[in-house]
Amino acid sequence: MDARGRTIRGRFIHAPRPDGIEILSDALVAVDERGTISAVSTPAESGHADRLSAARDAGTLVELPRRASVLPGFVDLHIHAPQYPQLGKALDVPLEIWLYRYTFPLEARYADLAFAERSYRLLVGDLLAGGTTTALYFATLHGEATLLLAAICLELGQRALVGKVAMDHPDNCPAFYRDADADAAIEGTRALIREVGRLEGNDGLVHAVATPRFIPACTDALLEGLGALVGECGCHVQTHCSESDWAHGYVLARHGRTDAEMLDRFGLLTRRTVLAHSNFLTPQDMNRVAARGAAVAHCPLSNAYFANSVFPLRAALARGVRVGLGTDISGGPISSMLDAQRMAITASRMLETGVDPDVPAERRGRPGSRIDVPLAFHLATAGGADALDLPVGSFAAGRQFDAILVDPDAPGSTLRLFDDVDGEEDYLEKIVHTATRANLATVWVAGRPVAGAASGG
Ligand SMILES: O=c1[nH]c(=O)c2nc[nH]c2[nH]1
Repeated sequence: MDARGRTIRGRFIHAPRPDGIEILSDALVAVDERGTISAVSTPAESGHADRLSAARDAGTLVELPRRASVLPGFVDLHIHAPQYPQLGKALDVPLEIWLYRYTFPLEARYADLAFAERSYRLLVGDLLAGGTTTALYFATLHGEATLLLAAICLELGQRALVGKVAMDHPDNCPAFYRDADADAAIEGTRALIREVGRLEGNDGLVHAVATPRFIPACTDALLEGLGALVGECGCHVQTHCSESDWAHGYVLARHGRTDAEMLDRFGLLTRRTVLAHSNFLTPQDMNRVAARGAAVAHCPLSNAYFANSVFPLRAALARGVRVGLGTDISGGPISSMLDAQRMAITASRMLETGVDPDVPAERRGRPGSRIDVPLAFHLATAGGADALDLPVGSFAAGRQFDAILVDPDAPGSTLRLFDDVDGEEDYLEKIVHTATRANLATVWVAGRPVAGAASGG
């Protein structure tokens, strides 16, 4: 069902703030012809009954099934599009070996546009079906294939920020997969920004992002040049930051300073920066990141394989760092943002209690670390939207209607609601823990149905 020009009546669940969810029962959400929400109301509000009859009289009212709920679409704040073909495998070695052994050879194959087209088309379709309505993508160092990814997102209707990976350091990038030099990487980034802006029909759905892979893969000249470009054009920036013992230690050894300090010196730590992982941020780093207004993409599943630690999410939030969630495929072997939420909750519980039974309970964990479903859901929706300053992630007038219809009665459902056991207040917890793609009946971006059994997608 196309939501543009319609008023939708049903249950809407969102978490505009980190401290809890709002359930808008029997609500009306009106969507204009451009996919922007024009009004939201619940039965207790004045004018609601009039709006209901007006929509009914105009024939624009859509009534959703009683047991269904509408959620904001998910924002994947860190994902490597070219790594999709190795999703679910090659997770047996540390980060620095994984890059050389598996990942750089795979990413190098995107010089072949036919390969890129097949892989990217499959990925974007699968992500939309999984409810990811916005994605912040690392692509590869190839300009043409990266532009193709942007075009595919536009065609299939996914809101996206897409980066040509910049990496030129001869010590940490193989000869077969690195930019020729700093100038080539900077010019490639500049060209992508220009070309994405010129894609036919792109009225702001897809953007280009400056994407220095991480400090170890970049020369100082490249980082300086990208910082200057970002200062000039104000585009978004994404990079990996203090991810693992090795990556964090490498930057300290090369510069005598942390990743966050160095990114700041290079002009790469701005309100439009997203730092993936960031597990080893110091308290001073967190203050610096918060002061610059940069955000962290927390990738709990991938951290279990490559980060040697759990990201101290509560500590970062307490210091005012903006945080969203990422799948980090294929470092994280699952592309679903439902799984990212589950893993964020699980990892936080393990950080809180600690994991080694040989250590006494009182010294085993980090008290006060746990997060719950509402906070994980906030991070996956409004938190990610806020990190990108995009008008999505919750239901309010002026925001884009990027949304997911969750149907517990869909064929193949794994979400079991018991009317005589569950109240409305239980629905979100059950959805986050037990729903699968089968339950995502329709996925909308800017009101356009882009996936889901009920959308014909
Ligand atoms: O999880 C990760 N995936 C990557 O592709 C990568 N590159 C640098 N650091 C990285 N970490």
